[in-house]
Amino acid sequence: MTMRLGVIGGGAWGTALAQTVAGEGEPVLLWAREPEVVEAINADRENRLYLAGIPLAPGIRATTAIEDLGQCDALLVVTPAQHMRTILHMLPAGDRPLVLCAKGIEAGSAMLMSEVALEVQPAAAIAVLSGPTFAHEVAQGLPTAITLACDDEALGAALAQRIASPGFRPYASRDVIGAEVGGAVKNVLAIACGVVEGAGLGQNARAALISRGFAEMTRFGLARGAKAETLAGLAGLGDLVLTCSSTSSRNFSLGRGLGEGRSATDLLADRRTVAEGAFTAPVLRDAARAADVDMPVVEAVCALLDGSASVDAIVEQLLARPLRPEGE
Ligand SMILES: NC(=O)c1ccc[n+]([C@@H]2O[C@H](COP(=O)([O-])OP(=O)(O)OC[C@H]3O[C@@H](n4cnc5c(N)ncnc54)[C@H](O)[C@@H]3O)[C@@H](O)[C@H]2O)c1
Ligand SMILES: O=P(O)(O)OC[C@H](O)CO
Repeated sequence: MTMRLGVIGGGAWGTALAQTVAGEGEPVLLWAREPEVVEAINADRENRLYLAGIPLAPGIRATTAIEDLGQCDALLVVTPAQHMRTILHMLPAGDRPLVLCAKGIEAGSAMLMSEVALEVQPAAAIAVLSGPTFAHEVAQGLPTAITLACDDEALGAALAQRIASPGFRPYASRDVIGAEVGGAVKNVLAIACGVVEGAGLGQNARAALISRGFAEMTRFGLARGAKAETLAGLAGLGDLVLTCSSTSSRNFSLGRGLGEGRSATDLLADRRTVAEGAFTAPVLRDAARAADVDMPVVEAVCALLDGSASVDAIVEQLLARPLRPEGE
């Protein structure tokens, strides 16, 4: 029997994932917070609030009743990272596998999403889905590849089989931590690349930031127990390249605004969609400092977000750092 999937979170990514796993007619249950999202999906086959203009598959049914997810065999958890703990507390306890799809580190605890999930739902098997995936492209069936990390190889293979489709290709990994670190850190680096664009610093600077940012991601990931090959794969470098080069990225767009001289407070006010990097940046900086991991680009993003330094001062500081071998 086909694995029945539920999706928690009716934002752009939850809706796009529901669309891809619904395929040609599989039933998928999508839980959303907003009654207007649920109503629009069920009545008009469209999520006008978060994924407007994309007709949704008939197999998707939306609900505001989280207990309805009890009918599902596995759940894709797609709420923003800072709300993940609260939502997981709302789920009935059980051993249903949870596939974590948010990209971020929890403020306060500095926990990755798998660590939060294990604390709140200790009986559940955990997998992580992460990679270069703009929701609107996935929802339209455009070709996409992604990392699906799960420590339990058999479960990972079953999940990969269930979510794969001709346009959506999961690559199996057992490195849950690596997949999570890649997704969380790239959002902060995408803000930095947006700043480069907004301030007109040029394409050389952007390429340098991607490359040196990747070195930061790798140092931090290795310190947290990630594997280097995961960070060099879809969930790390792959997603870094996507998010650092397109205004379709909310994180890149936020950075572009900062680079144009606008304040983070203004840019984040009244924003309906989530730019995860803004919330992950300070907790990532603190975690890196505590682990004695050098992350100058992440430090710079934090200074721009909290308004403690100007773009000019940041650029000057980064370029004045002592010369060093590239591999360090
Ligand atoms: N959009 C993408 O292309 C994409 C792709 C891959 C991963 N992601 C990740 O997926 C996660 C969800 O992003 P998204 O793009 O679906 O979100 P979104 O920006 O489209 O929508 C915001 C979401 O946040 C939810 N939300 C707002 N306040 C909340 C609260 N107090 N409690 C619980 N939920 C609340 C909303 O209900 C909505 O589901 C993020 O971690 C993001 O990094 C997004
Ligand atoms: O729009 P962003 O910056 O949240 O990026 C979306 C996805 O994470 C890209 O893989």
